[in-house]
Amino acid sequence: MSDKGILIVLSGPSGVGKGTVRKAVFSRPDAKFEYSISMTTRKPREGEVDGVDYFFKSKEEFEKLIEEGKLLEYAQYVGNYYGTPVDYVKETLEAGKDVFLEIEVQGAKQVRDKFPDGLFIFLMPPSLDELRNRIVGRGTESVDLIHNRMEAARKEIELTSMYDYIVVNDDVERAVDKINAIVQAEHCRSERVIDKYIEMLEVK
Ligand SMILES: Nc1nc2c(ncn2[C@@H]2O[C@H](COP(=O)(O)OP(=O)(O)O)[C@@H](O)[C@H]2O)c(=O)[nH]1
Ligand SMILES: Nc1ncnc2c1ncn2[C@@H]1O[C@H](COP(=O)(O)OP(=O)(O)O)[C@@H](O)[C@H]1O
Repeated sequence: MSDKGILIVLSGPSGVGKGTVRKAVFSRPDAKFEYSISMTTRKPREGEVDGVDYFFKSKEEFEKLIEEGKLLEYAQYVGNYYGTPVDYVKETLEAGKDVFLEIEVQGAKQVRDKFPDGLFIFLMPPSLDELRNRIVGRGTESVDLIHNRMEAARKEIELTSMYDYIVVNDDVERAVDKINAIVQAEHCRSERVIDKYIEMLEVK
């Protein structure tokens, strides 16, 4: 059996429910993944805690992390930087634990290049109308920005071929069930491949 963890990347268009589904994944008592806390230059929202929700950084601090190669990936999103700390991810995978990233699509593309063996899951809205309803319902975006988000989402949905799985986020708990089933199947698959390899060596 492989002793390395699996890198799970959950991505998808803005407003599809990535944050909501990720929180639901980790609120299950049997959640077995380690969540990689991202770095961001966005200001903390009410109730957010540094080192729990994000590591909150200044623009200068973040740019230094980029220069020093401390980020596995990073992207700019609505005027702020977001990025994944590379050391945490590598050390946790080496320790045999699965790491869960919830990131936007530009970042997911960068991770695919560096970790082609990762498990890439695209969260899909049930429809574009429902996506618009969710973005409007969240109430964080102006009318202009909503239009931009919808245009961006349309393009992102066309680029799903780099993902291993597409999960439709119709119902949050159902999406969590599907993600858990995908990860479990991935563990069985890698075990089967390794068992087959050992079998082959033993026959020789
Ligand atoms: N590329 C990248 N995106 C991230 C990272 N952390 C969070 N994000 C994404 O950044 C976007 C904005 O997150 P946030 O400011 O918390 O607002 P939200 O829209 O309420 O989730 C979401 O799409 C997250 O998935 C990261 O480390 N890297
Ligand atoms: N399955 C779902 N059904 C209905 N509403 C949802 C569902 N998943 C998320 N939402 C809602 O959609 C909005 C956007 O979700 P959010 O998690 O902020 O998206 P993202 O992190 O992808 O930008 C939120 O108001 C959230 O409550």
